[in-house]
Formats: sequence, C-alpha cells, structure tokens
Amino acid sequence: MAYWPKKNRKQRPLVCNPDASPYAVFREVGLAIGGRRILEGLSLTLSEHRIGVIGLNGSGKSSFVRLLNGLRTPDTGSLGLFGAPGDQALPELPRHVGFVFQNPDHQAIFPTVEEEIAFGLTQLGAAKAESRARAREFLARHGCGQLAGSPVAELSEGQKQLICILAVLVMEPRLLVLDEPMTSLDALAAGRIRDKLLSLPQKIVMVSHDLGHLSGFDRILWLEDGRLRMDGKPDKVLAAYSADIRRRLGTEAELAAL
Ligand SMILES: Nc1ncnc2c1ncn2[C@@H]1O[C@H](COP(=O)(O)OP(=O)(O)OP(=O)(O)O)[C@@H](O)[C@H]1O
Repeated sequence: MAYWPKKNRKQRPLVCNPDASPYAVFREVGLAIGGRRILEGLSLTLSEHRIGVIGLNGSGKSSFVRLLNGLRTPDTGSLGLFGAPGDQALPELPRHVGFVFQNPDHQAIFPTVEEEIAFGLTQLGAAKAESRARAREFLARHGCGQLAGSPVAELSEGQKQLICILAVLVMEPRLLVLDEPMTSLDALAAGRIRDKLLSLPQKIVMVSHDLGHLSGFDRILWLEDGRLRMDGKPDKVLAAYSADIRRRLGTEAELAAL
C-alpha cells in the first residue's frame, strides 16, 4: 500500500509532472547495497504503456523497479522521475506510482477488503465515511462488490492479489509497478489478473519470470548481473532470453556428461 504523507501535501511546491513522457530517465544509474554493486550503467528512458522486466534470479529486477517508487535510490548516475530530479520527486512518488509486491500478505494491512481500499482514499484526504462509501463503489465497479466486507486473510491468493492491485489503483497512480505479482497464482487467477492489467489506462512496469504473462507488452528490458543485456520489442527480447536459457542448460548438460 502506498503511503502519502499528509504533511507533504501543502508544505512544498510540487515538482512532478504526472503527464511527463518519458516518465523515467536513467543516466548511467548504479546502485550498491551493503557495498556490493547491484545495478550498474543503466541508461534508458521509459515512456511505453507496458514494460516487462525479465532476467535470472538475482539479476537486479526487483532493485531496478524499486528505483521507480523511491524504495531504492541510485548511488551513481542520475535518475529523473516525472520530469523532476529523482531526489526532489521522492516525496510525491507515492501519489504517482503504485507498487504491487509479489506476496499480498506483505502489502495488505487492514482486516477487511473495504478498509484496505478505503485507506488509500483517506491518505488522499477523503473523510473516513466518504472513503468507505467510495471504496464500496470502486469494488463494485471492478466486479468485487461482494468482497467488501470479507476479511482479507480469508481470501484466496488470487483474490488477495486482485485486492492489492485495486488498493493501489483506487489512488489513481499514473504508473503501476508490479514485482512478480502472479507468482503464487494458478493459471486462471493469473490470467484474470493479467487481463485486468492489460485493460488499465495506467502505465505499467512488471517483473515476471513467466514470459507468457508479458505477451501484449510494448517493451521488454532484460537485466543480467545488474546491467541491461537487451532492450526492445517482446518478440525479439523474449526469444533471445529463451534461447540464452536453452544455451545455458545445454552447456550445463554437456559439462555434466564429461
Ligand atoms: N537488502 C539487500 N541486502 C543485500 N543484498 C541485496 C538486498 N536486496 C537485494 N540484494 C542483492 O541484490 C541482487 C539483486 O537482487 P534483486 O532482488 O534485485 O534481483 P532479482 O532479479 O529481483 O531476483 P529474483 O528474480 O530472485 O527476485 C541479489 O544478488 C541480491 O542478493
């Protein structure tokens, strides 16, 4: 759940342009965690409607997408977000960037679905009763009206993830960042979430190990060892990535046979 600190609403002039295109500009961005280089030399601009991020475990995908909502900040290079320098944009990012985690249990914090959705609206300044009413209306609009009074803890994994996505969407962010949102879902639940995502007007950046979930995306970024290995249209990048995995498996099988 994004948190929009109330004190930031009035105290400083706003610097972000929510309609900026590109919405993110990376110039030689690097990130170190605990003295270890995690991302290095990333130069790219992001403007497409739907961008997928792929790469092997530990390649830096989660760290990369966390730069977009300020959960991580670069330690080298420069990052511009929504037309402003990243450090200045930071306080406004919760308003413009919705972040959905892999595990809904790490995101949902309220007892009921309605409260989970209403929280975002109160963060945006709506009164409590109005937030609850708007939350119910929003849930109904997204085909989840029957879940309003349900305890979040009692939902299926697919329902929980859908509610987490709706809890972010109710705040009307310009950009939705999702870090492997379908990992624990069965094919039907994952398909429903994917269809929902493809129907949204929001810009989307999504990390996925399941390449099938990225069909219909406009652009794919392939990260390897913290660097951009390939960047382009899904047909080219996904084919090259799959071929690379087959090549690695082939090499491993040959070595094992020696
Ligand atoms: N908080 C942290 N402290 C130390 N190292 C970290 C931390 N977060 C990430 N790393 C390291 O950064 C590297 C990249 O991690 P990251 O989670 O960004 O990769 P990923 O591509 O998302 O991996 P996966 O596909 O397994 O989720 C990994 O080697 C990881 O161990």
